[in-house]
Amino acid sequence: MTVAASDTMPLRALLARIWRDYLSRHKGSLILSVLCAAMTGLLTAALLKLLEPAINGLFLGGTEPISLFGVFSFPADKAVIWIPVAILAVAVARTLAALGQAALVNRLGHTIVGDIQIRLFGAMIRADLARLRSQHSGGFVSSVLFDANMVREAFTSGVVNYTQNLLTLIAVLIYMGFIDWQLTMVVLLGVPLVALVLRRFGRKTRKAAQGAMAETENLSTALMENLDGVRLIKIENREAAEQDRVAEVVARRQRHVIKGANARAFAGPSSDLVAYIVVAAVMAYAGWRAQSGEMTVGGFAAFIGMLLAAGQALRQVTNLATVMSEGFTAARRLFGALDIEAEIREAPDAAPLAPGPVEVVLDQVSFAYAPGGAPTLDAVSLRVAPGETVALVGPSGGGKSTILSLLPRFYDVTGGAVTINGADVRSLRIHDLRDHIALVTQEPFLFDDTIAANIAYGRPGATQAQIEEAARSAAAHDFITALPEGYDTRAGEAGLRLSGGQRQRIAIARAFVKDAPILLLDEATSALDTESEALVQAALERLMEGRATLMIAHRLSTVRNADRIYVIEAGRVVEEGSHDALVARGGLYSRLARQQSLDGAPSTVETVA
Ligand SMILES: Nc1ncnc2c1ncn2[C@@H]1O[C@H](COP(=O)(O)OP(=O)(O)OP(=O)(O)O)[C@@H](O)[C@H]1O
Repeated sequence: MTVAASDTMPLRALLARIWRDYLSRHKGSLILSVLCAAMTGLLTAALLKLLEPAINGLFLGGTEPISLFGVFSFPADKAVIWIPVAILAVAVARTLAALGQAALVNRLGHTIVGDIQIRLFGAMIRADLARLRSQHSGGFVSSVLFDANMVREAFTSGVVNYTQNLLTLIAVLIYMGFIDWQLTMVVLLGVPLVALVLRRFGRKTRKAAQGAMAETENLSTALMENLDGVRLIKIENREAAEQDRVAEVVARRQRHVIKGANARAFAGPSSDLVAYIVVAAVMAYAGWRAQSGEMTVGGFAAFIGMLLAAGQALRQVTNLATVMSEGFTAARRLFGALDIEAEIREAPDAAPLAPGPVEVVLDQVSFAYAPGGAPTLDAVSLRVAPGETVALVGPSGGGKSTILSLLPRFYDVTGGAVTINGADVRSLRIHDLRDHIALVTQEPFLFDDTIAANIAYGRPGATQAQIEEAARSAAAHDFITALPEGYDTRAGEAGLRLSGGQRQRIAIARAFVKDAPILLLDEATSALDTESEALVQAALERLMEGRATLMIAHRLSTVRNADRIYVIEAGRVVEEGSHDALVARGGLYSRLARQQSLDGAPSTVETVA
């Protein structure tokens, strides 16, 4: 399996990718919201800058004309009118910019979360079966629900607020420089201190975020596992034990979350401390300078006002740095999940597979689940012609289900080839290949949707008449029409509970609607009682007509009519032939048949598995 390098992706590459994959498509909104943020930042500073002419003009009674921002001036006796008007105008403009920013960022952020969630789900559903099987679905769920939101926080509101506060900080520093550059130099001495605070909390947050994400994944895994296994938990009286187990995960997650929240919460006050150290230094220096008359009262008041605003902006920037740091961690994790390439891929020059009957051949097929591991299948050869029914029997763990999963390329062979009408399945279009195969398993899966939709699943657009015809052929029509809402009754997880036989017949109806030339039956009747089995068996026999059928069955009664039976043991074909020929041969099959009293002789209790 290809391991993604995203875990160690450098920040610059990470930002470039976030820009390319998500933000660049919303360039317009993003630029507009950054502009709004910049406006808000600049206007915040401008409001404070107004303090200088306000105090000097209103309280110190000067006679010189008063200039606002060097662009607008008025006589000193009009200050009482123009200064409040100017404050109001700047405040209204600032509010509008802030509102625009919030609205744009919210829309942008949630659109991006949606994008990420859809891509993640797409990557998950297309991933190799091997990978999906090796990982609990809880991990995917927590990624889709939580990581995506952390990325949003960082890259939309984070980026925009960061810009706003950083610009406020810069604008305020520039204005301060205009008021008194020497004093501003004193302020800038605080910069290394700030950098230190940012770094320290950034590192802490990153660690806490990584831990919290891993534990969120464990929590969703534990929750899903408990729901899946609820019957076992109840029968074994393990509710309290499971609660304790979940409590442990919750406690572990809490520790990380608290560490992260603390880092975030402590970052603010720490930067406040830095700001007050600077204020103290400024006071000392400004006091000394004011005594020598080099600074006006208005200038000093504006300077201090700006310094406090700078402290506030700094606090925000420090806070946001931790949010960004969480976002980067989440983004690395997300890209890690998105970047794992599927190994089962379509060849660039894949050939189409024309509709119609097909012959399936396994030619000297070998297969191992783990690369380089012990082979599960070893030189298996078999063939199924159109209209033929071929059965796979043999002891548990022999490799029968593995053989079935090689046909639709759930896994690829490690040696030999699976061919359809002479073409290697790896050279065919995957869509066409799977379109040619219907699969009915022991425990059919039903979606939380109507029965009609469940039947039409493999053939979207099937008409109601086709659905009903399929249900009739599957001996399902009568029980479906007897349900309160007939074909519109919901089945599946949160829907109506159907019996095993009923579910099985819906799955068979699904296969009828699909009308594929290859039929794979994986112990399709073994979970049923004798009465349901008879109904399902009859339906299956109708389904098998004219198709190339490969079936696995433990009950040999269901395979006696097969055209050919392959006995699979320890990954090899050990016997091959018709039921009668194999019974006569006196090998493994005949022993299995004897156990199940199918050879006419009295039953024995021999174990073969
Ligand atoms: N996803 C998997 N990853 C690793 N090993 C697997 C996987 N699935 C099956 N195996 C192993 O491959 C071997 C063959 O399993 P398979 O399910 O094909 O046997 P089977 O003949 O169908 O068994 P049964 O009759 O019990 O269903 C077993 O040893 C099993 O442990």
